[in-house]
Amino acid sequence: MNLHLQSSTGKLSEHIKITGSKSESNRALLLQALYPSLKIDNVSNSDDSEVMQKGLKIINGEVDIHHAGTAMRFLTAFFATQEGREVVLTGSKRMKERPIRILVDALRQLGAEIEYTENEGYPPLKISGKRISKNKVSMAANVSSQYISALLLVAPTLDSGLHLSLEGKITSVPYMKMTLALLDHIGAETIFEGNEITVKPFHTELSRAEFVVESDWSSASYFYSVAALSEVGTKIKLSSYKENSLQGDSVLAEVYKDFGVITQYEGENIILEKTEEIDLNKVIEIDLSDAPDIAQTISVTAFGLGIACSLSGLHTLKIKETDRLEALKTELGKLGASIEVTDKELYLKSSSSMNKDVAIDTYNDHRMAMAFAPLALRTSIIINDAGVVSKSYPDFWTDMKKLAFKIKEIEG
Ligand SMILES: O=C(O)C1=C[C@@H](OP(=O)(O)O)[C@@H](O)[C@H](O)C1
Ligand SMILES: C=C(OP(=O)(O)O)C(=O)O
Repeated sequence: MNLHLQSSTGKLSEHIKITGSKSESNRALLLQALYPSLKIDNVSNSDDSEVMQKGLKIINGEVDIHHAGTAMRFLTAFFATQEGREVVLTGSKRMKERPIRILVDALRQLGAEIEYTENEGYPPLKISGKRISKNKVSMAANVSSQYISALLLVAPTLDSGLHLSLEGKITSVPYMKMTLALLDHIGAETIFEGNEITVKPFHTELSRAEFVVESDWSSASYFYSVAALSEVGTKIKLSSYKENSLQGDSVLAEVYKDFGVITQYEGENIILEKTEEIDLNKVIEIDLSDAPDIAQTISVTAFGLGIACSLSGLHTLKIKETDRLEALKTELGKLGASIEVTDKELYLKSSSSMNKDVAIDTYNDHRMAMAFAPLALRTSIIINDAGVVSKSYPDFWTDMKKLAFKIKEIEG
């Protein structure tokens, strides 16, 4: 499905209820499989959470997690530590290019039985679940925090818990802290000091048996972008959010002040308001190593406003749903941007024009589709293969229509 997008003259003001965080959901779902008394509210309706739910139920056979990175990494640790279960864990063509050796090596150090069925270091994996009694492991922390979270999530169920030594600078830290916070929520004891994490064995009743998933902050980013590209005075209300979020992408509230958007917290809602025009000579400079998923949104917002940006800490972007640095360079380039990327940075020059009716390719990456959509406020644009949004936010196009975007399906 390819979509042609234009802005209409309608009022933007709307209340949008965004589905639960896929990161919180996939952690809570895994914990629920380990501790069945856990009740979860506001689970994400994303494809990634759906494949996670289905995968957790499989006892023996093939588990296909499609494009879901968290499901791939979390289920690897789950099945490896489930005595008696034997599965082949596989995914999409892209998933077979996303590295997993660091996690597999760590699990093998603990005594797990995992084999590569195609290419060494990459999915698919043949996993024969084992009871694990070793508890010391060291692992590189600078490639993906999902490997760390995967080990931490199963750690309280292991015979002797886990002592994990992290090597190198930890990347995507808030995601790791989210995992520790969820363990803490159910009552499992964890200690995080320096580069060492200890998780104590936890085989008793949960201290809190209900977890309410906050709505997804990464999904909120597209509405921050819509607000930033709109007229002063525009307001958008989103729910359900809280000021003390477990999600690192809640840093958006700070980041978008630079784009003239302020955030007010009102009960369970956040209200985004464009309060001022921004200085077009400004350069947005941010290190996104703690919030990699908002890199696409921020660079497209900056381009839409015509201002320069310099983003660093992007070393994880090359192994996500697509090589996001190359994808941004190609697609912003088609619109007329002057952009350069390295393997961990992105530099965008200020500009004063943008090409019209450009068809944006999305590379099986939900965030490419959603990050470029708000540009329709500045020029008419086509989003190819727009259905990719369902990976994290199936209702995205319906919600964009509520915001008075004119969206029509076109032949592709
Ligand atoms: O643990 C998680 O839920 C996630 C961690 C991050 O990945 P990396 O740690 O690989 O950067 C993030 O990009 C991804 O969307 C979700
Ligand atoms: C990187 C992402 O997801 P995952 O790694 O879980 O596929 C994402 O949602 O932006």
